[in-house]
Amino acid sequence: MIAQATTGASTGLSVVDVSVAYRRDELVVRDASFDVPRGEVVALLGPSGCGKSTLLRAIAGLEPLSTGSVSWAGDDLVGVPPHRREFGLVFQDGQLFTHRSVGENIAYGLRVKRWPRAERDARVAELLDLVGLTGFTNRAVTELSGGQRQRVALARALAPSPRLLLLDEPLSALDRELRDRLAQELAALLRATQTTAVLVTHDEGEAETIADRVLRMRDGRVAG
Ligand SMILES: Nc1ncnc2c1ncn2[C@@H]1O[C@H](COP(=O)(O)OP(=O)(O)OP(=O)(O)O)[C@@H](O)[C@H]1O
Repeated sequence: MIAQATTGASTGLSVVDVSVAYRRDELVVRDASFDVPRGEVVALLGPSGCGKSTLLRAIAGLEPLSTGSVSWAGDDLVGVPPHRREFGLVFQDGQLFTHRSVGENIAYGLRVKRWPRAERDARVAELLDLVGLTGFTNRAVTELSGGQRQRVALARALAPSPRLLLLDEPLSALDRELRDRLAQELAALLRATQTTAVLVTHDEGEAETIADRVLRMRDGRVAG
């Protein structure tokens, strides 16, 4: 299927006929096509093993495409390494640097971009306020609860203002009650920051709470 290319200022992510294989002739993602206009939050919802994470990783540039293309604002991202895509990533377990403080974790992407110290500190404080962890700058990551860790992971991903946020089951490791609460918070935060995002989840309620639009995935295929 050929997806219609969109044009204009709202054009964000465009995934066209993407297939991904870990082994030759074994496609885990098959001909996936969808667009995410700027400011929209889309959920990829499907059962375990259907290929959601693989598709997200391919969008991030972490897995090579067997066929198809991933583009932003009409620019094909083939050959653009993950760290140059200006995409933010949040995984299930946050993947924070445990030997660094909360503030250092959040400032990481800003340091890479050589932001001056004062601006970095201000941005870290702003992000901590945004995720409800005001005053946590100097706390050790190892002392945080699971929910707090995921908030820090989110703050770290959002700090450099990524043009696209990729969320892979960001709440799955948390207990039900916290999960429901954070889903509501995340939905509000993504709206407030007008973030364009793709959320991978197997939880229907979470997808409905967080996303503007839900795309279902089964056996490597994305349905409407
Ligand atoms: N690095 C890898 N090498 C080989 N096969 C892999 C690799 N990663 C995933 N797979 C396989 O690809 C298929 C899709 O996995 P993927 O993680 O994308 O699914 P998923 O829908 O995200 O599932 P889950 O929610 O359980 O993570 C599975 O059959 C899985 O075993």
